[in-house]
Amino acid sequence: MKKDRGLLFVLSGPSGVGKGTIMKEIRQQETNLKYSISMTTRQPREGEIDGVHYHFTEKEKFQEMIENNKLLEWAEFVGNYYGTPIDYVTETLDKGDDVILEIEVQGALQVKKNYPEAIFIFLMPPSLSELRNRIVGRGTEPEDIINNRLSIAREEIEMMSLYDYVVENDKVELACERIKAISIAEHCRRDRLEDKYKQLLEAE
Ligand SMILES: Nc1ncnc2c1ncn2[C@@H]1O[C@H](COP(=O)(O)OP(=O)(O)OP(=O)(O)O)[C@@H](O)[C@H]1O
Ligand SMILES: Nc1nc2c(ncn2[C@@H]2O[C@H](COP(=O)(O)O)[C@@H](O)[C@H]2O)c(=O)[nH]1
Repeated sequence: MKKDRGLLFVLSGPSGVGKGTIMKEIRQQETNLKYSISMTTRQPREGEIDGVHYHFTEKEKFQEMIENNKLLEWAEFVGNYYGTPIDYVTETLDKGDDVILEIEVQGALQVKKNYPEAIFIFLMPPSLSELRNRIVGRGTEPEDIINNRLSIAREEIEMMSLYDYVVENDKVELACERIKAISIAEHCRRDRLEDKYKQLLEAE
């Protein structure tokens, strides 16, 4: 039997909340969520691998992708460009697999406009002071960039009500379980088995 089209999940949240950490954990587990690897013009951080964490690219190539409509969404964030290659997403959904995007809020709003059936999840830290501790503790950005990211974080948090779900990242394992539970619940909703059971009852 032909598989239904996969579901598209969008995970956003302020810089430093733990999106990457959660996605790393989920990618190591057996789930039906395929991770869409973004393109970015940002320089790789120590330990980041091209084609695993991001497709690192030059600005010219990124512009070309925009002009050729090869990005599902894109945004400029603190001086760098980030975008979702469209081909991987559509091919994977067409095969019947689910896709998860880990993107910031401007990009999520573009997806909401162009693909409203996507499921939007906003990841929240337990507090703003904990958010600061996490982004400072990561030690990957200088102070001015951290402050810039934290001021954008406040604006992003104000957009939380546009999302279908708000998930707290208090503990990594718990946040992963919540996201996986959302995926299961959304499949139950999409599959709506009432019709199948109605037919079974009528046949008895
Ligand atoms: N539940 C948690 N408890 C404590 N620390 C956490 C938790 N989740 C993530 N962290 C830590 O917070 C820091 C930021 O996490 P991470 O890089 O995953 O955030 P992010 O949301 O992907 O950030 P960005 O959007 O800037 O890429 C990391 O040092 C990570 O180890
Ligand atoms: N709109 C998009 N945002 C993206 C994409 N890939 C990642 N991101 C988000 O950018 C910020 C900064 O990321 P960082 O790796 O430099 O810390 C963060 O919120 C990411 O989620 C994308 O394809 N489109």
